[in-house]
Amino acid sequence: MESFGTRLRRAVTQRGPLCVGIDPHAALLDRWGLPDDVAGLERFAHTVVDALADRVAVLKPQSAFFERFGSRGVAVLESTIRQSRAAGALVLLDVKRGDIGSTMAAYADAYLNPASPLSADAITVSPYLGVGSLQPAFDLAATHGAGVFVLALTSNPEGPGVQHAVAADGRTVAQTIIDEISQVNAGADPLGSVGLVVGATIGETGHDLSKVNGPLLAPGLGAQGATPADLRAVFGASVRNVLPSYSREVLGAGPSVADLRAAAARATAECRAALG
Ligand SMILES: O=C(O)c1cc(=O)[nH]c(=O)n1[C@@H]1O[C@H](COP(=O)(O)O)[C@@H](O)[C@H]1O
Repeated sequence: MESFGTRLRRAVTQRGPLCVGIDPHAALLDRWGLPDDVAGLERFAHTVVDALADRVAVLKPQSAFFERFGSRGVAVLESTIRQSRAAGALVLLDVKRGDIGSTMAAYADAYLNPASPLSADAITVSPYLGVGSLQPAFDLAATHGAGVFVLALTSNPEGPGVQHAVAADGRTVAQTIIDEISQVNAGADPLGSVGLVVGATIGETGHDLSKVNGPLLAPGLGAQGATPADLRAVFGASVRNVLPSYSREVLGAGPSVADLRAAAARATAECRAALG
């Protein structure tokens, strides 16, 4: 079976380096002229899928925006994932899970087991119960050719208070996470299947990403203020493995399918130029 790293590398080569987040904020539903209910949610998510799933490398539905409508919202998330994958996009489900290992195994089963109705190509996870607690997700992902993206240096201003804290051996908390994931991906070719999340907003922090050998998801572009020109300073020589991610900036172009496609094409071109 092909690994997620292999599938992602191919998708980016064929479609360009772009992840578009599907974040149906109430304000966006309103801007699109849609009601803030499950019918509006469904129309919004399926319009994004119709516009982009046949052309961008990765779509990243944010689970919270679907969960807020309860089981019917989760049903829309299921169909959004299914339709996106059917149209050829890889789906990174943004759920930011993290728990003790035995419970993490159940989360992995929910999102990475192809038998689950919420099965995606990859998920986001939080390492703050210890990277080792995520091992059941790494294992199930490897079994099914799926991926896992671990938060390392997040895009929000509150992140550094925890992530830049210095551990007993002198490394920052974030660097210990980066180093542990580098070990998980060691030897993978062309790319490991465990990625890191590193915000495009964080500037030069001195963290060493050179041995990660996995995808580097870069949210924070557009609405949070970062631009593709910031990527080189944040990622240095590791920029080749960066997957830039936009939500509101691209979604704000809707509801016109043509305008969504134009916004995604513009973002892809800008990111491709910035990543060289
Ligand atoms: O894991 C993420 O995707 C993520 C990590 C991070 O550090 N910062 C971050 O903004 N995100 C997510 O990326 C998306 C950013 O949305 P925009 O700011 O609208 O582009 C949201 O869904 C966030 O939850």
